[in-house]
Amino acid sequence: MQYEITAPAVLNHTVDLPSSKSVSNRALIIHALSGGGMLPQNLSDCDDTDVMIKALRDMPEVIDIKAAGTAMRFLTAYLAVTPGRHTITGIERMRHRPIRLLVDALRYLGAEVEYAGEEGYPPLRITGRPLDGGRIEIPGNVSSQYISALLMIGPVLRDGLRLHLTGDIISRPYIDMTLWIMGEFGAEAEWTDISTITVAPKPYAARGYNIENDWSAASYWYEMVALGGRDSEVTLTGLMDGSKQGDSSVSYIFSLLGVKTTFGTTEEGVPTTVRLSRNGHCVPRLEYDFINSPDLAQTFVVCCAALGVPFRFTGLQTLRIKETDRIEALKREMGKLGYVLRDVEGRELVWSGERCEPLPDAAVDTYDDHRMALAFAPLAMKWGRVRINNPHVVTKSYPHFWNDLKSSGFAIDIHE
Ligand SMILES: O=C(O)C1=C[C@@H](OP(=O)(O)O)[C@@H](O)[C@H](O)C1
Ligand SMILES: C=C(OP(=O)(O)O)C(=O)O
Repeated sequence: MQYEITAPAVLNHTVDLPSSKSVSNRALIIHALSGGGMLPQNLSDCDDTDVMIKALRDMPEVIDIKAAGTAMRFLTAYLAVTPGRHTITGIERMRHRPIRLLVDALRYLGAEVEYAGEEGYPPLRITGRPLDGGRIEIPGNVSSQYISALLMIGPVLRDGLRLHLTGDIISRPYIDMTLWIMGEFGAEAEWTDISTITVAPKPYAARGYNIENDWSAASYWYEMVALGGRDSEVTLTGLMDGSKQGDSSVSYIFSLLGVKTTFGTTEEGVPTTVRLSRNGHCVPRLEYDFINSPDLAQTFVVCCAALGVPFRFTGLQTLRIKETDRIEALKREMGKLGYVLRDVEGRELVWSGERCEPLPDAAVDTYDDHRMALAFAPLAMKWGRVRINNPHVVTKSYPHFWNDLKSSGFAIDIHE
């Protein structure tokens, strides 16, 4: 299926963003480890959270987490400390997303985890039991999700956990967000030196928890405002100033590309809305390190090229093991649209301003990656129209994205 998206002349709308899947999936694991009570509020309705809710509610013998990296990694640790035998699996791509470092760490703690297919990759067979915990090492440069997974089981380990991270630390704000949410549920977990996190063996306290909306999803609306006319304005709901989500850095980066962020306040004085408008300034060239916010890379690659802003983006080394190889996907699709990107050893993407002949009537392929559809659709604001193949991929994190576009005045023609 293909969507042909036509943009409105002026964008001026209020958008109710989806809830954060990263926060939702952490709150669900911690809620389960705290012994239940009231479910977290404002859970995301996306696929990645849906699989987590169902797994924790039903605990079937075979748990299929589809394409959700967080669910695969967080549930692996959860199942290792929860009595019962389960196989955890996912879609074909998930069978190629590495998990060895997490499995090694759990085995070191005494967990029973076996590979049901290829060594180093899902599916896994896990027999859960109480574990002692103690001190372990894990490289910090592959996926922060392994670290978050281990941290979240820390409070239920008999001796707690001292986690020593070796090498560079990537996606660090996600680790800090894990520690923050654990703290909200009464855990004592903190950095005790530059590369060590200590978690006390103190049980979680059951409590209600309200989940913030998704700053990564906000990035696509920032992009639309950046690419739209001078009068473009969007209000986004459910976002906090001082958010613990690392992707809230989107507001700073877009200030360099002409978008102003104004936080609004509800009657109760709680800041929950963000108004995006044009600030009239745009840098002539952008250099940025995405090591802390890998999920924003696609947004800025597409947006900068469309604005004619040459860029050098570093810290992209984890993009190859996400929903697709995002480095290759970006190079190929941007090439179809007439932009020649170069990668440097799979860690950087550079656009010097070089153009090539665009394919006539090019349609953007999405590679089973929600962020390909989400990041390329805003191009309609610049060109009037854009075509996206397999548009349903957005359900991984933002199921009502196309409806939100329609409510904002976009037209969507469906081609089978
Ligand atoms: O912990 C999380 O919620 C996430 C961590 C990041 O993954 P890596 O740590 O693998 O970079 C990010 O890309 C992913 O979308 C969500
Ligand atoms: C990488 C992502 O998700 P995950 O790793 O949780 O599948 C993402 O949402 O961009």
